[in-house]
Amino acid sequence: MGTEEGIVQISVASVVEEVLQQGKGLSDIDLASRKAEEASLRRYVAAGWLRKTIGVVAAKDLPAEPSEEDFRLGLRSGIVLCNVLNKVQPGAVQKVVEAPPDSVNVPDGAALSAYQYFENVRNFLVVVEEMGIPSFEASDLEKGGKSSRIINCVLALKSYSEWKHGGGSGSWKYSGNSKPSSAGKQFVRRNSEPFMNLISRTSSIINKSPDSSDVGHEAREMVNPSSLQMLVHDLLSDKKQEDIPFIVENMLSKVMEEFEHRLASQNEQSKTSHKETVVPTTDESPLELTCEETQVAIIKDEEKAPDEGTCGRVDIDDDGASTPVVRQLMLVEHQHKEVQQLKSTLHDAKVDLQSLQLKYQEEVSNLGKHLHGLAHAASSYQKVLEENRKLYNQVQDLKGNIRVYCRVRPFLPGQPNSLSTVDHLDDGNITITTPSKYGKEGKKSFTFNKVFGPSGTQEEVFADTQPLIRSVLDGYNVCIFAYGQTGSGKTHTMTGPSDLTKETLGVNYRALSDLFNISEQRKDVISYDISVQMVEIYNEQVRDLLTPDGVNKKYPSCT
Ligand SMILES: Nc1ncnc2c1ncn2[C@@H]1O[C@H](COP(=O)(O)OP(=O)(O)OP(=O)(O)O)[C@@H](O)[C@H]1O
Repeated sequence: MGTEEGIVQISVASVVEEVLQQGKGLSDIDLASRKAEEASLRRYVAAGWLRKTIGVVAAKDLPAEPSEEDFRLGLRSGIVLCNVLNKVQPGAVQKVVEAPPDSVNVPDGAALSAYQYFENVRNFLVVVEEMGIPSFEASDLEKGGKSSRIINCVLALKSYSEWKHGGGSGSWKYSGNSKPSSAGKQFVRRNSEPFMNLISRTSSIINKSPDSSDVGHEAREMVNPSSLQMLVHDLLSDKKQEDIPFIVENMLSKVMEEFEHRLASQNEQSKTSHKETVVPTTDESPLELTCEETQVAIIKDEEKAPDEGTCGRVDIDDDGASTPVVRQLMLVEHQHKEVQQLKSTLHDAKVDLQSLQLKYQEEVSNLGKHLHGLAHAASSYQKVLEENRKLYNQVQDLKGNIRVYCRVRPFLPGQPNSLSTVDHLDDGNITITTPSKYGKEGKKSFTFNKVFGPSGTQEEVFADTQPLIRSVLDGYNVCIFAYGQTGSGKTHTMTGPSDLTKETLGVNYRALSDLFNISEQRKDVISYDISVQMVEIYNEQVRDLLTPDGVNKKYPSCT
């Protein structure tokens, strides 16, 4: 490569020559591994097609990706081959000697089978030869190292089968690898002809170029076509026929690699020189100069260094039309613009994102403040609630831990009103008259926390006991019991009459309903377990009124 700036000095011929020179030292190991890889692939394709054609059960002896030995052993009996052939060409092999079932023990089976299997292989080979399909020797199946011919035959049969499935139009011609030939040298000459012709054509083009053209002149200086031919000849002449495609493929890929590499580095150089030439005059980015400016810059570079080597270079046309360099620079310029646009879009997106982030942070911060306020309020509320409870229970204490209420039952239907002993009653006092006694002796007054007259309702009675009952939920023990003679109205007050309505519900129902309501209201804060027990104390005996067996269960007497 020359060092002249702004000029592409890549000569295809020179690259080919260099690669050919390197190719002389093409590693035998590379070649061998490539060959082995290729052979394996062909073998897998062949095995895959055989298995697909007769089914994996019938081809059980042949793995999907067999080794060379597996492949040979799988086909050795000729059963797979004959069955496949009969699929492709029905009736081609009249009688296929099948393997005995695994369970059958054939006496002297090995020798007998070998003979019978040979029949299969022979029949197969006769038919494929008749069909014009590349064949192999029966002995190839007996010894290792010959599988390529077998594979070739199978792939040719595959090709024939596909041709037949496709309608069989025209005449079938197998284009795969042909049978190996010992005439390696001849093959080399034949197969290398197109390549040599290509080189010859290249050299003739170079020779016919205008004498003043840099390309022709300098390419001639750099590469002698006959030396290129010699190189190719030297490289290929001692190679085996089957190696030629790998070598040529290898060389071509290396030529491509080398060419791309040189093009890239040349491009880099062009960019550098371009920057150095144009930048100082404006504030613009050096890559943003126009196509005309680019051409001028390159021409200037040429003038600066007229004596430097220009072998094989591609230069600007006389009429200023786009040459590869200019096209590349325009491409670079275009890409640069796109990159700038992308950068600008990215920048905008970043700005948007940042503003969104700020907004989001602000909202989160506000939300945090609100939450803090709410938490503070909740905590204050809890404190106030706690304070309220304390005060509430203190009030209950002040009102008295033990409260006694008096309720006067009304006359029952049919009872005469004139027989009432209640002389007077007010909020907390009741005066009783004893008809048999006179004067002061005949009247007695009693004081209670509250006295309910005959017209007092169930609701009024409960209203006074409710605050005490609520204290239960704050951890206080509360006991309510009714006391009085038979028929005075204890059951009526605590439970209600037999025909219960919402208005006649007694203290028990109302108390439980109230406890459940409060428990539900406080469920987010506290969980209450509520259970009910109902006992009766009668004649010094405690009885469980909720016993499930229906019989009043006596509690054991306390000692
Ligand atoms: N305040 C009231 N208003 C209307 N009827 C009532 C009132 N109190 C009691 N009664 C009625 O009086 C009758 C006797 O009441 P209750 O059965 O409640 O008495 P008790 O004290 O429970 O009797 P015992 O001790 O024998 O069980 C019932 O028919 C009941 O409905």
